[in-house]
Amino acid sequence: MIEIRNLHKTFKAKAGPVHAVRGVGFEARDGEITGLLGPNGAGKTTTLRMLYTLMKPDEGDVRVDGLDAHREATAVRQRLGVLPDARGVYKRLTARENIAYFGALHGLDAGTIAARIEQLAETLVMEDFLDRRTEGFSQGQRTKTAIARALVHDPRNVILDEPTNGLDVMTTRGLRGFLRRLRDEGRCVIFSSHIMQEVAALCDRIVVIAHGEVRAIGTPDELRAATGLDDLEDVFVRLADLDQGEAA
Ligand SMILES: Nc1ncnc2c1ncn2[C@@H]1O[C@H](COP(=O)(O)OP(=O)(O)OP(=O)(O)O)[C@@H](O)[C@H]1O
Repeated sequence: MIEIRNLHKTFKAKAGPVHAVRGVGFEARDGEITGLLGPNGAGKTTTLRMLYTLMKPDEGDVRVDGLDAHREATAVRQRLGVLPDARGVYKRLTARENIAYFGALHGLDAGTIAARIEQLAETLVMEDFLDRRTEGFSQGQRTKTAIARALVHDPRNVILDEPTNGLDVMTTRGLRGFLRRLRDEGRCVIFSSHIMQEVAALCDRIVVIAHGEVRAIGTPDELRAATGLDDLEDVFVRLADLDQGEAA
């Protein structure tokens, strides 16, 4: 369970301050997939970075399973599996070694790590490239490696920044099935996307974010009812104040 309240983050830039996140708050429940949906530059990645303790908010707080993300950062990190926007796999290591290294950092023993890798590699269909160095990996292979690495310690809460970016149709379908399974196991799953159809296909609840603010929270049907629009892309365009051309 992840609760975030009144998060603010402003970056200093030469041209003036950028108010990336302005009072974002929502709750992501266990046993649900929560989608953070917003156009480019809306503040999704910045929100997620604060959520997984990489960045300190200027204001507001984050609680993970009731623990304060700032004061109890180590305990919170143990409860989180994170796919960051920069996948950052080590290119001199094989996929297996990348995953095992994170398992060791989490304090798992060798037997547990080996068993988890077998399980994750099967679920994510990684057997063909598991023992290759990641240098030269396709985007999908790198993403799968980073997802497996994020999940090696069997976290209760899973945060994925644009997980399907650059993945082909079959890999995306596989990943959706995988995220549903995590949800059905009672985990809290949050992922971000700028594609309404993507979020609608998978999420129990959608948090629409634009210009650093939450514009609406609800199921796809609730968002349709709130806007009086049928087409989900139109719903997104309306809620995020987009011109038609920016929606894709
Ligand atoms: N380190 C930083 N320094 C300055 N500005 C930043 C920094 N990180 C983010 N921003 C700005 O904050 C705003 C929100 O960025 P963020 O990456 O959170 O958006 P996003 O919703 O994830 O977008 P996208 O879908 O394009 O990835 C943008 O205007 C971005 O340029």
